[in-house]
Amino acid sequence: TTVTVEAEASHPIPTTLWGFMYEDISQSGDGGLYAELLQNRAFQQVTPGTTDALNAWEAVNGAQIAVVSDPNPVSNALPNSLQVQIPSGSSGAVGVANTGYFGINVDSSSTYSASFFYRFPTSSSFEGNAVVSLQTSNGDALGSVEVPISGSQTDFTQVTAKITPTSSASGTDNRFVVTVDGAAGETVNFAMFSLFPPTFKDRANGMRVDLAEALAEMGPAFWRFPGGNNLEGQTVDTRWQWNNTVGSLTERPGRLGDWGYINTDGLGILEYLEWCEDLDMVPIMAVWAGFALGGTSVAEDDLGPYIQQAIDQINFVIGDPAESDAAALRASLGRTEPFALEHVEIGNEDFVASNTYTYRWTNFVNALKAEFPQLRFLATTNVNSPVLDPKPEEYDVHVYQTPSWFADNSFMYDDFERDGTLYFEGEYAAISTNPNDIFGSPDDGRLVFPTMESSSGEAAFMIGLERNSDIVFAAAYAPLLNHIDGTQWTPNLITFDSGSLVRSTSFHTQTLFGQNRGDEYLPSTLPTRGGTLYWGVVRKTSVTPNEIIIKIANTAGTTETLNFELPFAVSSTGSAQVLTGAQTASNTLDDPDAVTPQTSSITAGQNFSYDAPGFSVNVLTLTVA
Ligand SMILES: O=S(=O)(O)O[C@H]1C[C@H](O)[C@@H](O)[C@@H]1CO
Repeated sequence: TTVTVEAEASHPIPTTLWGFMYEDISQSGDGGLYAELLQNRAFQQVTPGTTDALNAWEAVNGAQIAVVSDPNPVSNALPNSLQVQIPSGSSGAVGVANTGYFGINVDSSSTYSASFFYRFPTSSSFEGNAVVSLQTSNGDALGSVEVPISGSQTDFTQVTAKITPTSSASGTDNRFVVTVDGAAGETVNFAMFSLFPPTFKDRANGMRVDLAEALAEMGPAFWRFPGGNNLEGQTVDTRWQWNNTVGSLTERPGRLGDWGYINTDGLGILEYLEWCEDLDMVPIMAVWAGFALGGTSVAEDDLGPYIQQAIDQINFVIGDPAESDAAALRASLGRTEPFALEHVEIGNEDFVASNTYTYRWTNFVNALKAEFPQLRFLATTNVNSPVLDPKPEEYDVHVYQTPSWFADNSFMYDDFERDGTLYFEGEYAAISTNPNDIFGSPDDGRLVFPTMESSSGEAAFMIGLERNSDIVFAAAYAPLLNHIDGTQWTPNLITFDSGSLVRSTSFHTQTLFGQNRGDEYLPSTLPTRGGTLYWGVVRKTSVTPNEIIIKIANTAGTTETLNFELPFAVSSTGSAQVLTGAQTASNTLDDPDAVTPQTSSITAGQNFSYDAPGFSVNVLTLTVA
């Protein structure tokens, strides 16, 4: 194959091109990126007296425990507490243990920040210590500290403690334990427990370090949040609401998320916005748009309060504290300056409810555009179907398909009319090898981890997005993260357990593109539509001397030779970053580095040839002479 490259750029590459779609799915937030180690820490959204209410909690040494609706709760947002009754005549350490999110990683090089609220429902003369400890599941102490508690305390009060383990655990089957001397025979109510390891950039209420660092490696330019389905709620009342996710953790009621588990909302709108700045990402923020996944659409006449909530949400992000209460709330939480925000998405995947989106879109966008004329709004129905008023400036397009579909549709956007509309490929991934059952089970072709077949297919599609980045301003693989022990969707970019993570072959593909975006697109001989070999050429003008970056995807199993003819001189040698492996090769938690990008020096020059291995993603970097 001969590839002739043109000298003149056709268009700049948008700085926002490669980034992240995030929602709390498969414990990607609670139990994942959000660093809180305790599951069901505040008994949010559970029914007192039920077994479920005690999820992740166990009695220690004979304590009688139950979640109760507390007559004197820690806050209105957190009405439940954990009542611990120590039977009289007990002896030894008696109390409760939390088993974390499928385990707790304990590292002796870390100091852990523990806290909880307690009160004695009946005043007592008890004056003593609670022992706060980290233990293996069979009770070996890893670290502990004593905190004084008093029976005179009948209103909730918070205690905090730092635990520095004296030894690291061999595994993650560990527990967080709070006990008192059994002889006391007391009853104590507990609320709002918390246990944090050190966090990314040491942010309070922050992110798990290893996951945050891995995400940063991909060089993301944007962060779409809070969903995805998890924006929508199964009912109107359980939708994601920005104002329930800000302020003190005791003021956040949590909600039943849309992936079958309770969200603490400890990772809330302000944490997301600070996270965006920590990774130099711009937010692409969704507002709820009047449709709940159970099938309810809010009637047009009833949209007012939800539109106001969206206005407040946006004002929390960019408003003037002197003009808006929501912006004043932001300032009161320490952030006077507005955050950067340009793109606001109206709903999520409203093609499932396009019959009501016609009025929901119109009402939301007309109101929000009037308030925030500088913002651009993303529609989530199928492109131009139905016709929407006002005509969307931007659409969010999603596709989950087979690896070969992605190669076959690398030219999808070449055929889009250039009418000023911009596109966000907000969710894409090769998730199954079975075209007749894309969303089926692993037995039916669904991928559990990405493979070199799926990742090279995605790379072929991404090469098309790059070529069409005059109208495609952003694109994200989805989903981003899954906890191996609490997964609702596969494959994902990063799979993790309580103590480790794996960078998938698609993670490496995203990194190769995200770290080699370039600044302008150089047209070249077009790949064969529906073929198996794809390439794209960009120029990086932000460095001196400039670089020419050539991305190549080979989605077939055989090596392909490409002969490049450049319009100007380049260095006689270049570098090649090559991700390649067998068709079904995957990185897994058991074998996390089975397939990693390898960098080597290549012979280059104005005319050179390069052999792309079978099932490979290649990035060639040449220096302009
Ligand atoms: O069941 S789906 O609608 O396919 O769910 C998909 C689409 C939705 O936006 C996102 O939340 C989810 C997985 O990333």
